[in-house]
Amino acid sequence: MEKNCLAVDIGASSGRLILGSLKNGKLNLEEIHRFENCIVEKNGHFCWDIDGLFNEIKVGIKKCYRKGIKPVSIGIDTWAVDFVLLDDNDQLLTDAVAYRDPRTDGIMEEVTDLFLKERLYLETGIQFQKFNTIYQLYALKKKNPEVLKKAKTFLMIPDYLHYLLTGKKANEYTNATTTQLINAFTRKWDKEIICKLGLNMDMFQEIKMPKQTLGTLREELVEEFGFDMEVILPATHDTGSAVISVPELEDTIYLSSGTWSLIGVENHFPICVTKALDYNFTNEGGMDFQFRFLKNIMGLWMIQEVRRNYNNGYSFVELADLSRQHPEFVSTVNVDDPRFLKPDNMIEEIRKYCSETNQRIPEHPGEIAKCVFDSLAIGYKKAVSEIEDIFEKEFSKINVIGGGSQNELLNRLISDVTKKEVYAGPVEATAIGNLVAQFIALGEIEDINNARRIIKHSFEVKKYV
Ligand SMILES: Nc1ncnc2c1ncn2[C@@H]1O[C@H](COP(=O)(O)OP(=O)(O)OP(=O)(O)O)[C@@H](O)[C@H]1O
Ligand SMILES: C[C@H](O)[C@H](O)[C@@H](O)C(=O)CO
Ligand SMILES: [Mg+2]
Repeated sequence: MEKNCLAVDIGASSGRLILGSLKNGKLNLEEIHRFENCIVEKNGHFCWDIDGLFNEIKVGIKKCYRKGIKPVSIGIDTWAVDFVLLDDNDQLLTDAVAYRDPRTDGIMEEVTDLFLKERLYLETGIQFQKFNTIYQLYALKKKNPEVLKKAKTFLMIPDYLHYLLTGKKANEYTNATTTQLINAFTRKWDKEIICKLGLNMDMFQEIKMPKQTLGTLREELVEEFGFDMEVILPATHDTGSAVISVPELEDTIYLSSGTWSLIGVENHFPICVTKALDYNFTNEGGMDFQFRFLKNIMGLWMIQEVRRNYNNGYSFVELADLSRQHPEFVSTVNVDDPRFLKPDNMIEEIRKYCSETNQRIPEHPGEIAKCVFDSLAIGYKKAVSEIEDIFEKEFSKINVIGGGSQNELLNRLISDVTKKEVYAGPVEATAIGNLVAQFIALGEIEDINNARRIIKHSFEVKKYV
């Protein structure tokens, strides 16, 4: 009887529960449930609707049961850096505040006054993003010290959702590295940094690795669902799971394309040299002790916000088609300008930028879309040259994975501006990588190399030259 595993992949714009099964050497996917995700305003902050997300997970699990399918295991991955704190009765002390919340404005500068930037980078290897967990916690310590005093448990978003399923507490390694509080060499919580920041070391949980079993479902959930499952930890940082799905890593730069664009390479050790710091690359932890040497680029968040500004009147396909009607429009923006992290109105922010830089101001939706896609492609090209500078070698291929790999126009643009072969797919790379960790843990797949061969054999990857 073939085993079914259930991947829960929740990104910043959408979540999905995807059933995976192995048959005739192929990995078969069945989308069981998909739902929107977005930031909500709560108690004066931008937050995630964490209760709503857990409810969507339960809806998806119940859909399996109604289809007569009882997956043997489940694993959850989400975006990085965000967390909740529990008190000594295991009750929520905080909302699930989102990384785009302005509470960390100015905090990174305060922390890097405490620590030399170089030292923080040498020990953690993590890029300096103003929303890293380290800065969120320091902001909390400054503004709500009483909350931190009561905190007994620190759980990142997937850790908390796993806790709701099992009652078990742990911090999964790949996502924990995005806090900038894990030592890149010991792969443990960096006690010196944590204590120097005046944070409570005891609230951080045991670090567990992808493929480890956390436990089984709480009794009341077995009752509610009608069956039990093993909770097997994937790389709970979504990008950590996504890069597992890159079918061919040789000579390849991956581009995990979703709300963010994460562009980088897989590496066997952290690269913390000054040039990597200056380019602001990161060394996030990967499965099997690999490192994800990459950088964040603002990503399709920009076109998501443009679409929202047009009251969702255009699909992503329509926006790409409209941009083709304006080949003469060439204004571009620096996509990594912090002004685009959470503007009130993305369209107006792009128009203001073009005006301030004495460029033609986009009017038509197609001009706005073309400005976004051209600007992203330029950002990718810059990151590719930085990677090649650091590795002192040329890479011939870029593999775009994730939802953004469906954007044919952008795939072709990437190939045109970088002069690389572009491979697009798999689309559900994150869910696939999540399932791979579960299948390896269950002994259904031998190892990650074998998994990549199965992935290559199972999913279409389009080539753009
Ligand atoms: N049919 C399509 N054609 C072109 N682009 C698409 C299509 N479907 C999705 N996209 C792009 O993919 C993006 C969403 O990608 P994806 O589903 O991987 O993101 P996510 O998982 O919700 O978020 P995160 O990046 O946080 O994981 C959308 O913003 C959109 O730009
Ligand atoms: C906030 C993080 O940079 C973000 O989650 C990124 O790491 C990511 O994985 C987006 O899917
Ligand atoms: Mg995603």
